[in-house]
Amino acid sequence: MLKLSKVSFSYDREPVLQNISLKISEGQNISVIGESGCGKSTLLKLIYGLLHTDGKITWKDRELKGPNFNLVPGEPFIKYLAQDFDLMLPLTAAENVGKFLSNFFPIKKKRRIKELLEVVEMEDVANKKAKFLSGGQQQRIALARALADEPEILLLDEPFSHIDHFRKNNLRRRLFSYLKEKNITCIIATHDSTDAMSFADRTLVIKNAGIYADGSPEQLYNNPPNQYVASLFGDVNHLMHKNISADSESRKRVVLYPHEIGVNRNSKFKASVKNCYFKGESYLIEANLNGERILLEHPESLKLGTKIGISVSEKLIQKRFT
Ligand SMILES: Nc1ncnc2c1ncn2[C@@H]1O[C@H](COP(=O)(O)OP(=O)(O)OP(=O)(O)O)[C@@H](O)[C@H]1O
Repeated sequence: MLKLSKVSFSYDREPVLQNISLKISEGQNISVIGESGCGKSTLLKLIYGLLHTDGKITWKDRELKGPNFNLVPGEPFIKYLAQDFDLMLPLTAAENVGKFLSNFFPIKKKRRIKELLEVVEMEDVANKKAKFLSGGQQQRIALARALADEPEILLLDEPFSHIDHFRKNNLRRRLFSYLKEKNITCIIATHDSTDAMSFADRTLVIKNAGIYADGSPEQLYNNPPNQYVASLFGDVNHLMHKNISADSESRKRVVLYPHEIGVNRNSKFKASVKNCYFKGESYLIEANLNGERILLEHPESLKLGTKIGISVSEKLIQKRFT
């Protein structure tokens, strides 16, 4: 178990994180989300031991003492992949992956490097110097290097930010099944809702220097406590009740995702189409509903100015008041 008790930190006067207490079980995959600058990277740096906190951090009941006690900051059983992936540019991809592996067992080392290059799908550039690799390729090599000396805890800061969409999905599937297989505890700071939803056992939302929400991705997505949390998963509406519900004069607001808003020509709630964006499987329609901006999904393209009737399930509305 990784345990944080009353962990606080400030770079200057304002606290970036304040009184964070949480427990993370071994082998769990945790995603940490929140708007830019909320303190996600700082949290990872505190756990790794790059920054000092007056609070307490323990792993398997052993206290991680931080930089004021360790001559070389960082713990050997934790690997931290920062946003700048810090490769040795004159070395090859394979040499970078094997950088922290012992030379005592060269055949074992070679096998391990090959295995990791396969996990990140980089076998074909094994002998290419890191300086000749693209940003996304360098990021994948840095990921393989972080896994090389099999860590107990892996801290990833935006680990797929430079990787194209096609590779990203494959890589994520491979990486997260590898981590589960090896029971590696992983904490990933991310802006990507797929990381937070598809691969995490648990999602932490950071806001106002604290843990603002904590739950399974399903819980947080289906029952977002407010518009802020919902917006971390993608586009979201925050509509006045009276604009979407018959017999309501209430100005209370309701959080709804675009795909939860239906179009029904018999509805008395009419919106006027302002924009229409192709999304592949559907179109995202931006419309004006009684002065409010509304986003909804529609199977077909709609002409600007078209009047559409809006319908939302009353049961859903009752769940989503904020
Ligand atoms: N070395 C530093 N010195 C001073 N302030 C810093 C330093 N590093 C970060 N900060 C500030 O601390 C706050 C939290 O930064 P942090 O990098 O942890 O946020 P983040 O949530 O990871 O952001 P992003 O999503 O943009 O990577 C920000 O306001 C940032 O400006």
